[in-house]
Amino acid sequence: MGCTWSGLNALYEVVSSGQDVWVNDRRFKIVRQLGEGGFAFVYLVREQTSEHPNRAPKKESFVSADGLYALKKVLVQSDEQLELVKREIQISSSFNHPNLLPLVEHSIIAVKGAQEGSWNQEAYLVFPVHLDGTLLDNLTAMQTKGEFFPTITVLYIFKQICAGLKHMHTGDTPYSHNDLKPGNVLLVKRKDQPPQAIIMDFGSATPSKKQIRSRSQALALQEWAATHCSAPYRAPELWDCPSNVDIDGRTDVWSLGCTLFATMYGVSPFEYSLGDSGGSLQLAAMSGQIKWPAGPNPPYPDALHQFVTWMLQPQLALRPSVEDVCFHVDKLVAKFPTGLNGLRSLQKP
Ligand SMILES: Nc1ncnc2c1ncn2[C@@H]1O[C@H](COP(=O)(O)OP(=O)(O)OP(=O)(O)O)[C@@H](O)[C@H]1O
Repeated sequence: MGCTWSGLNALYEVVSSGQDVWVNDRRFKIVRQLGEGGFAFVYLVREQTSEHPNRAPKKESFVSADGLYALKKVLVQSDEQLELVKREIQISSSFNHPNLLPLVEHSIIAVKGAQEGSWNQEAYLVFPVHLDGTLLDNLTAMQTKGEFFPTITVLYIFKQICAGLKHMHTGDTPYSHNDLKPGNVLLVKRKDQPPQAIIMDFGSATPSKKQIRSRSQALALQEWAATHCSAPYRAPELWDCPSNVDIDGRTDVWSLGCTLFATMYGVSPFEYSLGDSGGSLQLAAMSGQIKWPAGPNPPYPDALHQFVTWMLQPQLALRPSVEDVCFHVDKLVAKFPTGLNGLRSLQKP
């Protein structure tokens, strides 16, 4: 934060025409759009350092070697949206972990609204950019070629997602991500190593612990989950919340189980079970029944299927914590061969 007022108006115009964006005292040139969400646009940008060639980077701040970053522009049209983006900023600024996407810079500015004399706000969030796509992008591309990750690669990717989530769940203030899914995990390809997995999009994250003590609190949580937690990855207690329950980070463990299934088979287990039947995702999730793809290809071991089933325990109280899951994934990683073939990321198992 800290732009001048006249600079801010100019900023809105320039972003719209796809050129330069100031975020505080840093100038970024938009290269192209990378993605789009409910109320956000994400752009690939290059920092223009000519104004501050010798400016020292903020302490501990990420500095891109090639000057490229991802700039997320969030449209803020209500007080609720303002609170949400402030929380996204606060939560993503609080992490320093290789499997969580750090926030590099941010500002929230006022812009002229569509109606005469009206004002809106926009938030600009700058992150390191990773151009190898999300886990979902990679799975989709592989599926079209009939390819699957080898077992050990599935486990290495999953181990990193668990490590990032454990960091969130066990900090001074434990946070839940609440929207963990393959579309919110960036993959960074590395030579002769499994890809690095980085969890992003903390726009739905909240403190993990929630005490629900009445029907109205339960309904409010369900309503919130309906807009913030993607349905195929949403835990049963967020579909049908009891009136007296302590919610914690294990709602994310449900999404972890779905994400492990998807890393093997390309979709969430409940999308897979329903197929084209048009059935209810809520009922499928609440039953906890999983159908496994038949046939020898891809031949994932039963141990991975059992691992998924363990995480997809419909009763929250019986579901493992992320620490339990990390412990188990380490045991599985030790069990499977780690030769070069196993470490290549994009190949048939
Ligand atoms: N740091 C990044 N590097 C590369 N691509 C990114 C980065 N951040 C976001 N993207 C791209 O932009 C898309 C949208 O980003 P993000 O999920 O943060 O926005 P969102 O509005 O919260 O989306 P959604 O409504 O789907 O949750 C991502 O799916 C991804 O393709």
